[in-house]
Amino acid sequence: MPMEPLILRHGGSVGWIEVICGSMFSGKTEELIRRLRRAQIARQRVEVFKPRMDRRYSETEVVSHDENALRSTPVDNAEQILLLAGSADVVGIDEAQFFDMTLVDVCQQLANDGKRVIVAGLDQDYMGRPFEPIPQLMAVAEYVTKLHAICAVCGAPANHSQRLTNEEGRVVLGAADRYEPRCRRCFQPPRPSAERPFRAVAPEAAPRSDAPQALPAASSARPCEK
Ligand SMILES: Nc1ncnc2c1ncn2[C@@H]1O[C@H](COP(=O)(O)OP(=O)(O)O)[C@@H](O)[C@H]1O
Ligand SMILES: Cc1cn([C@H]2C[C@H](O)[C@@H](COP(=O)(O)O)O2)c(=O)[nH]c1=O
Ligand SMILES: [Zn+2]
Repeated sequence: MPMEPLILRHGGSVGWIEVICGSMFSGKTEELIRRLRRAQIARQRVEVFKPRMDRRYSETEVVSHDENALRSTPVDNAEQILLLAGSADVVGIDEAQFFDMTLVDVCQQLANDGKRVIVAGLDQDYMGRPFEPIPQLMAVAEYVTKLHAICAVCGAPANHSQRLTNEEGRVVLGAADRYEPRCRRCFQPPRPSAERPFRAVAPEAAPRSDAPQALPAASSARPCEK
């Protein structure tokens, strides 16, 4: 079971930031829901937010891949969280990678205001690049929990999200239809389009070479599309 900060009760004046990160299917949403439910049991006022664009499973709930769900408020941008957090003791934010860097200041303001802020999101994109604003939030957070899924190819702890389609934008919503978790050895970062074709690998057909996968050439890396 992942470590949870020992201080569970909101002290009235001192707030803090907790980040829950990892690859897709690593259990970020489950862990977020678990912490928020415990805060509700402790009769703390809990508000949960997610980006409105994430409509995969529900518009008004955060939902895990295992169909665990908690009511949430969809917002269009990070500033709205500040406006809507009101007198909450605990603020939960899911799919934080879909907010821009403003989220860092918003979380800082909420924590400075005495709130416990729990943020869940992807720390890397489908290319294996740090996925802002999670790395910046990790730097300013009091507590960081990094979770791992099970590699869909070999069963090792998975740190990466392998995109199984040829879509190239940084933001492409999806679940098992488009992504699977992979470990460092099985992850194949897609090459820039000029060097394609990229092979979307079905789990049973994935190569099992012992050689590390080649990284894309630095000179051909695309700028951040977000
Ligand atoms: N390869 C996998 N590794 C781990 N969990 C998986 C995998 N495939 C499906 N799951 C399911 O996904 C659940 C985690 O879902 P979720 O909390 O939504 O993850 P995340 O928010 O990190 O994407 C697990 O409890 C498990 O039931
Ligand atoms: C790697 C990666 C993922 N996404 C999308 C796919 C899903 O809609 C979410 C992640 O959801 P989860 O709760 O962590 O499973 O993000 C993306 O848009 N771009 C990416 O590079
Ligand atoms: Zn693997």
